Amino acid sequence: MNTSMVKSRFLSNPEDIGVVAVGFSGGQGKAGVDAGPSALIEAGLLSQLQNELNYKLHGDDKVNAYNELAPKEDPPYRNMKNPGTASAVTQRLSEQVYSHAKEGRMVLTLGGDHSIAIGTVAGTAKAIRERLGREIAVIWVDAHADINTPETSDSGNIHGMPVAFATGLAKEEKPEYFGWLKPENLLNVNKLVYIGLRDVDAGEKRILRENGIKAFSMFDVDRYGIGRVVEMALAHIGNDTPIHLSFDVDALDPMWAPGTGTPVRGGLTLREGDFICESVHLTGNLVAVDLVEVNPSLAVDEQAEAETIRAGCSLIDLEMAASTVTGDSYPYERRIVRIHRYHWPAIQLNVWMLIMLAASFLIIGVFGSFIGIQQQLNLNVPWYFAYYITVSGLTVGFIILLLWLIAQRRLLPAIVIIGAFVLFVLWLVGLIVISIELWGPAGSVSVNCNNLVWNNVRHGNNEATLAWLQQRSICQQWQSVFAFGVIGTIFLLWIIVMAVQVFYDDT
Ligand SMILES: NC(=[NH2+])NCCC[C@H](N)C(=O)O
Repeated sequence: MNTSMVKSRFLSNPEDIGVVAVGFSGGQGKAGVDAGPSALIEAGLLSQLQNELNYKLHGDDKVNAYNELAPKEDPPYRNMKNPGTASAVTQRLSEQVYSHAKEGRMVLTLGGDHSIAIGTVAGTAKAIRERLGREIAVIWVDAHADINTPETSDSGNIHGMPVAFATGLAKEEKPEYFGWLKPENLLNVNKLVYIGLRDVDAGEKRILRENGIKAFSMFDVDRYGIGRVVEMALAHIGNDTPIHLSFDVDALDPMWAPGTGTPVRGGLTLREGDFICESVHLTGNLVAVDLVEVNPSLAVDEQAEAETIRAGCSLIDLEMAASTVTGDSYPYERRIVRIHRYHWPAIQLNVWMLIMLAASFLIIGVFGSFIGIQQQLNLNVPWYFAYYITVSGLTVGFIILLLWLIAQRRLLPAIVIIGAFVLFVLWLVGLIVISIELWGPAGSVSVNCNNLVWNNVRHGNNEATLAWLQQRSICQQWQSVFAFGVIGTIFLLWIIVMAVQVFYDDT
């Protein structure tokens, strides 16, 4: 039993971690990031997981160099540097990650530059789709958005492009240049959220905006505090989604992690980075973690190098077991459920509202005029005229309420089900009453109509014909009230069914 007190929702073997160590640096120009995994392992990262946190580790204990995968010649393609090597390595990596994730264990990938996330996300996405029939979400913690397409990238470095390939925003047919990515490998852009951004290229900003991608920059961390930012990020993803966390160590301020290829000042404190990892761990939804861009050789001295490695180890430890002493599971859950989004079929909902409005107003109009006629004839007004007018008025009020809720983005199926059920009962009573009036022994409007109108047709320019025409119109109005009474009752049943479907649909 590992020491984490959090119950995992999506791992069938939560005691197990599949480890993949990726000594790859071809996604960018600086040597040394391929030595990241061995530095982390030598610092005791894996033995800590095994001995202190009691996880069972799987996978190779040596670092993969993938040298055998590099093509002899690897000229730039579509502006990408080392495209053939990066494609072959990430493809192989995706298979490794997939084979662990398919077993229902957590996958921990140590990089390597961030281009390797093309492989890790592809592997997790495919395995979770197959194993659970779900889409994964990715929390990308990074100073950079890494969402350049080959065409928008200034540097041509693939470590600035992994998100574009992982989401399918960058496409390529050729299998030797990432064409091996299939729909089952891809991440839905709606399930992507960034934390820590502070160095985003102009082309990337456009891509983020055009695709409505959720991003929390350092500005947001300052404005809201890390607690609220993580809360909002998790709420965006939703509580029922497996999470893949891709952590670029350059998200941390260079003060804490100087040993990285593209440091940007003004980053997360180590404590804020740790907090992200702990919070994600406490959701119980974590299925995979990448830790990338640890480049020991770029630290100015040994102390800076040790600092970076220690930061990396701290992040992973807290990812696998949060430091909370009480073991309280994540307190955000309740809020996340409240923010759950329902997907109503827009056309059906609009048709429903239009027809219900038509039915209600028709009944109000007809019975309103019947009341006028009764009064004119000095006859007393039967109660059910007023009853049906009231019920129709309530229905119009209900539809106005729905429109208001839609504008507020708060149209909850429960409200619709309860309201529609009450109205359904009222409409059904009205329908039964007018059916009795139409055909019942006491009222029998239909007998009168047959005798006075349908079997007694009058012609000619005289008062009797005028009276007959008036009679006929009353009979026709009765018929239309009955028809719309039936339609209204059936439509109320329909919207209850629709609301139940919306409630259970969680795509
Ligand atoms: N994973 C990283 N460190 N990425 C840095 C990317 C920098 C820059 N946006 C580029 O496209 O080249």
